[in-house]
Amino acid sequence: MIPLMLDLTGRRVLIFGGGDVGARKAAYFEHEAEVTVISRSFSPGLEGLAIRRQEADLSALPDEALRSLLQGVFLAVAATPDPALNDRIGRVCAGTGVLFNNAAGEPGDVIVPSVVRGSRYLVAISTRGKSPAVSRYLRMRLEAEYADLDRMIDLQDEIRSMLRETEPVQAERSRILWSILSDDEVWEALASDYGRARGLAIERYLHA
Ligand SMILES: C[C@@]1(CC(=O)O)c2cc3[nH]c(cc4nc(cc5[nH]c(cc(n2)[C@H]1CCC(=O)O)[C@@](C)(CC(=O)O)[C@@H]5CCC(=O)O)C(CC(=O)O)=C4CCC(=O)O)c(CCC(=O)O)c3CC(=O)O
Ligand SMILES: NC(=O)C1=CN([C@@H]2O[C@H](COP(=O)(O)OP(=O)(O)OC[C@H]3O[C@@H](n4cnc5c(N)ncnc54)[C@H](O)[C@@H]3O)[C@@H](O)[C@H]2O)C=CC1
Repeated sequence: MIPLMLDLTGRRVLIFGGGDVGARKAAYFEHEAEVTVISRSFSPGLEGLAIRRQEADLSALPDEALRSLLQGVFLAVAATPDPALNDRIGRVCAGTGVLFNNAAGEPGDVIVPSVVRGSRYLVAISTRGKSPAVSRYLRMRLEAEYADLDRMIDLQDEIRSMLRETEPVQAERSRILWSILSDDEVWEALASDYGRARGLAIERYLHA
């Protein structure tokens, strides 16, 4: 599998099964995509989400009916507790070229990762389906360990621009940026005072 960052603005995502797992997937996609959840019943987790609901018993629907539901859909998620039904939805998706994520059953061609998100970065984590708990664990570790990553990105961005004006040798620009990244005191200062971290970085590495 290959990780990609997708822009799903305006794309349609169809989620089969509106239980707790379907609701979590719906919450994941609704920031960007046009999400519809089709299910026999709907979990309280779906309340307040900007999604469309469609009530149906999927076991009663032949493949042909599933195919027509999937028209114009970019990505489908099967989140019913019935792996045979989920796998059948997957086969119809494969036949119609719709990307498919399976919450229970034969793996589809898409995995929903754990995501560490800042305003300046995105990290997606997967264990290739082997241990979602480890993905979650790693996400929580990264969130705790790199709480100031957004500020470090701002600082690197600022120093990079300065260096382009003042330092003609690329290898030297790179060395300086790495020195700042490796400086524990700069990280410490970033946690409380961006200006102080910036001052420290400039004093130590630009005026040296
Ligand atoms: C393959 C995958 C398919 C997919 O959904 O894309 C999948 C499959 C399955 N997960 C199951 C269980 C759990 N999943 C979670 C949580 C998350 N699961 C997510 C993704 C994925 N789950 C994909 C692989 C990701 C990867 O590659 O690592 C996350 C990352 C994203 C999200 O769903 O939003 C989100 C964490 C978000 C976060 O907090 O960061 C917890 C909660 C916990 O750990 O506390 C449990 C209970 C503990 C456990 O069983 O591990 C079971 C049922 C097994 C059973 O019935 O026993 C299956 C089905 C199976 O394995 O067959
Ligand atoms: N991929 C993941 O991240 C995870 C997957 N799972 C697995 O996902 C599956 C779903 O879990 P939950 O959401 O907790 O189950 P749930 O029982 O809370 O919800 C299932 C939903 O599917 C609907 N449904 C079931 N059969 C249907 C049918 N024939 N037609 C229409 N709707 C139907 C139900 O009405 C319900 O809304 C389970 O098999 C579970 O083991 C569990 C945890 C995490």
